[in-house]
Amino acid sequence: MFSLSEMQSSASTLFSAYASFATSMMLVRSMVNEVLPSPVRSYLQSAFRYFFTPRANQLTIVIDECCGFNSNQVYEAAEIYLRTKISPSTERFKVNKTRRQKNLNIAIEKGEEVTDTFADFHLNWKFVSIEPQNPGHREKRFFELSFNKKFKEIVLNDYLPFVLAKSKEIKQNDKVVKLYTRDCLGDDDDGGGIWGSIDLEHPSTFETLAMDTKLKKAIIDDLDRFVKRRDFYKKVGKAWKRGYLLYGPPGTGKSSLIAAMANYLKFDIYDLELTSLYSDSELRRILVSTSNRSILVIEDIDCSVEMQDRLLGNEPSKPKVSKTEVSQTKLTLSGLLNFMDGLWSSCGDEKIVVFTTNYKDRIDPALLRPGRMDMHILMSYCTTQGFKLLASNYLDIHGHHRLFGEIEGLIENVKVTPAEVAEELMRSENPDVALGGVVNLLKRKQIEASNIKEGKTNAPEVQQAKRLKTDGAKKRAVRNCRKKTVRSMRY
Ligand SMILES: Nc1ncnc2c1ncn2[C@@H]1O[C@H](COP(=O)(O)OP(=O)(O)OP(=O)(O)O)[C@@H](O)[C@H]1O
Ligand SMILES: [Mg+2]
Repeated sequence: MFSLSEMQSSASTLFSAYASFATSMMLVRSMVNEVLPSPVRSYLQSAFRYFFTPRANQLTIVIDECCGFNSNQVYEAAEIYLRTKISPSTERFKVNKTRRQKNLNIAIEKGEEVTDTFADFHLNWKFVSIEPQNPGHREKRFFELSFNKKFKEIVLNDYLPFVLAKSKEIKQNDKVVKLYTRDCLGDDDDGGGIWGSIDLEHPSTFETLAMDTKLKKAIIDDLDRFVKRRDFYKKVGKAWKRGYLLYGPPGTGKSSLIAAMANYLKFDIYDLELTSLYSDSELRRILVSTSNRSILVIEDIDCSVEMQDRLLGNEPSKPKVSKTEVSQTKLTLSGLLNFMDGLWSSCGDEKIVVFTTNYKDRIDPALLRPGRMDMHILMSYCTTQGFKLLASNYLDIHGHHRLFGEIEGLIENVKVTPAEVAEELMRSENPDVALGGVVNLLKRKQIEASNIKEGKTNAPEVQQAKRLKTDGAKKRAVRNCRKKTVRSMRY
């Protein structure tokens, strides 16, 4: 044990030793300053600092919110990824949700830290936000990612790319599919002005679609292949887009298939009414304004692509217009074809185009040329398989029902659409009543078919069939009427 006086004397000895050390260091520094030229001096200083500064084994990466005027992708990815890392030890976090969002958004709060593990080592994320020094400036926000130095390469080459990929996946899962149309201007503004949008609330999925199982699988495989093949399209020098032609009678599920595709891929739908366009340049402007990872839909193409003939004055009451005039000022078939596989087709990535028609034979052969529509899909009448799927969806019948045998016997010989079957199945929650309705429908259809065969033109069923045949013309009339109403509302 030291006495108080001994401690005081040691302290004073230490102090005088430090003072003489500091004085001699000052002397040395002033000598060095006088003798050594400045570049040599600064080199020596930095070497001194390098060797004598104690090095921590932690490394910190700073991930700023912006790089110049652009947003920083890594920052955005981290923000999304870290939502999934909030643990019971986190003391504060933020929650928000806009009216249009389905799920709650969670984000870490200023100053909070989150730990993560990757390949058996720990990483620490910290969210930092610095209040602006001057009014009018934005707060500076960034993430600090700290980890042991020896993992630097793994973090840069594997961990951060993993965070980017994971955030893309999370974003994709949370995405609300939108339906863009030019008829209505939606109440949000992300459509770029030309398009109005609403959330696509069509519940159709591949599970609920009654169609040939093999065809369904072929479509799903085709979509999967398409989205995976960015590099392939680049390699073969093709625009990264895919075209589908859906054809078949009304009520067989063409529009439902489009919704199922959009819900499956989480691609937005752009519903384009060709007959509302006046020129090729308008078409180009509209097509350029569609976003990547989207489905452009042109329904009832047989009712739309008569435009060239129409404009050329083939209709009796219309004045004749020269071909050159048409191509300069009007929407033409060649304008559409140009979009399909001309230079305009390479605008944007991962775009799907879907045409639908009730009458494939009425479509201009130029549109069906190989390479324009990659897949021609026939949506046809309801089969036994399709009926069973509808029965399980609408009535929760997953096994057998006493009326199934009768329905199966009838359905394979009758042309009934899934929409008609669905309508009957909706009539009652009682399976006996609903399925009884389906039996009656099929019997009526059977009589109708035999009346048509026997040429009984006055039979009500034949009149009904005739009415259905004029469906295309009706659709066109309805569409034109709708357009006129929309236009008169706009101007
Ligand atoms: N294949 C199907 N599977 C399940 N439901 C279907 C199917 N086809 C039709 N439906 C039902 O019928 C309704 C109408 O179908 P949808 O609009 O998809 O037919 P469509 O082929 O596009 O007809 P249109 O040629 O008149 O445009 C759908 O909302 C759905 O309830
Ligand atoms: Mg349809």
